Amino acid sequence: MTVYSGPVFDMAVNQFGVIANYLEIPMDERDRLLLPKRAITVSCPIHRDDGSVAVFEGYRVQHHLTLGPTKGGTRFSPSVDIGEVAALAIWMSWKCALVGLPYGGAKGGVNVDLSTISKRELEALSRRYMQEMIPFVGPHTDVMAPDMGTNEQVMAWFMDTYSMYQGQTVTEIVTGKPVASGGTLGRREATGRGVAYLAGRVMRELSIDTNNATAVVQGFGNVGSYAAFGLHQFGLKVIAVSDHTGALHDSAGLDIPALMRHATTHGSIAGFSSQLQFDPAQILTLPCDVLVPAAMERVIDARVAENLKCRILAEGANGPTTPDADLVLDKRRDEVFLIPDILCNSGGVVVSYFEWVQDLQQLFWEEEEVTRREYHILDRAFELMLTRARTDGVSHRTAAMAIGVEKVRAAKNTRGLFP
Ligand SMILES: NC(=O)C1=CN([C@@H]2O[C@H](COP(=O)(O)OP(=O)(O)OC[C@H]3O[C@@H](n4cnc5c(N)ncnc54)[C@H](O)[C@@H]3O)[C@@H](O)[C@H]2O)C=CC1
Ligand SMILES: O=C(O)CCC(=O)C(=O)O
Repeated sequence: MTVYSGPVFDMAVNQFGVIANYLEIPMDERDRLLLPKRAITVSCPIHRDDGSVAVFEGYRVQHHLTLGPTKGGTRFSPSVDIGEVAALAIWMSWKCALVGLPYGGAKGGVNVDLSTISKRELEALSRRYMQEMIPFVGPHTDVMAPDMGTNEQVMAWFMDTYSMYQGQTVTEIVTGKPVASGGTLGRREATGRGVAYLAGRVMRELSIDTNNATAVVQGFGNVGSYAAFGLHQFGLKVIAVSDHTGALHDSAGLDIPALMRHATTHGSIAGFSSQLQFDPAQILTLPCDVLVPAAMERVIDARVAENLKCRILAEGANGPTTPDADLVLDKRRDEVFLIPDILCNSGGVVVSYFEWVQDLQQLFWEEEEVTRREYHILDRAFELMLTRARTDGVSHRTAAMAIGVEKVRAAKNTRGLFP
């Protein structure tokens, strides 16, 4: 029995089962690897602007602490529950291990619809959530970062709240902070930049000419917008993007820098152009060279997978592809080159690690160094994944996850029975 449930958690369990079977992990070792070490649920009361009190439920799941502190983002969304957060924490563990970071996985979140709260209420909620988490987090215990619905400003409020309770500034308690408050250059861009970099690398492998290539991006927040920008810089035409307000399509290629400016000012792509509007339900199945889902989980099910018309599926989001869809993609391996989420979006946590290291050392790097080191780590993990997939004849997702699971397993087994 476990407190975790829901479709996203089921997905993480299902994926782990595939990996555990492939690695022939004994049954009595599996729960120890899969089930989170700790889960924290907190109530976050705040004063609304009208003087009333509202209580929001918050969570943090720390998957394992075997390799160091736990690490992972904090999500503010109405979808958040303990099962979703647990799944995301488990994926963080395989991701950090795959790219070789000294972390276990964690994730947190608050169940809140951001369209219903003001900026002052958001600050109160962010501060209260961190305040409730203070006994359970720390620079060497669990280090938060942004995820869907949170950003640099929220990280600055988290850091400030934690620091006020410590009586000193503790920048290393969160990553993804503003550069002005101890953040690193290159973190804002890191996830999307990494997605674009890996897609570019695969285009070279497949001899796709970037200047004649097209891309489609679902989600135009932190990950989607910088992925689109990176692909645009490589010379691709980004022919469609979507967000929670709708979709835009232009076969001549959208003006991504202008769209980014618009989204930064207005909070979404809505109002950018009335002529370019498009049905968001069609976006994932548009013909293109690179498809980047960069919004939510489970958007690519078996039916969508059958109908994908991309050459490269670069998973910017966590968990965009269901296990049923993976079975379809397995059969379509020669048509669709999958860059699985735990590799594709790992540039974010890689640069978060750099931010943590810089904060601990109080020694800050140039952006060029941050990006060069990010790409080096992505290249190394990509090669590990590809070699494993080719040697064992398994899918890219299975190869990537197996490398992550093996590393966590080896650390647990060498440390002793139950670290
Ligand atoms: N921020 C980061 O560094 C990292 C984020 N991720 C993952 O990337 C994904 C996106 O995260 P962020 O960009 O940080 O979030 P964000 O909050 O900055 O942006 C989310 C975007 O998704 C859009 N969206 C929401 N519902 C949608 C729908 N039904 N259809 C189309 N678009 C929709 C929103 O409008 C927004 O543009 C999530 O799965 C997150 O877990 C993964 C690694 C790191
Ligand atoms: O930057 C981080 O620490 C974590 C980012 C994240 O939440 C993710 O990779 O899913």
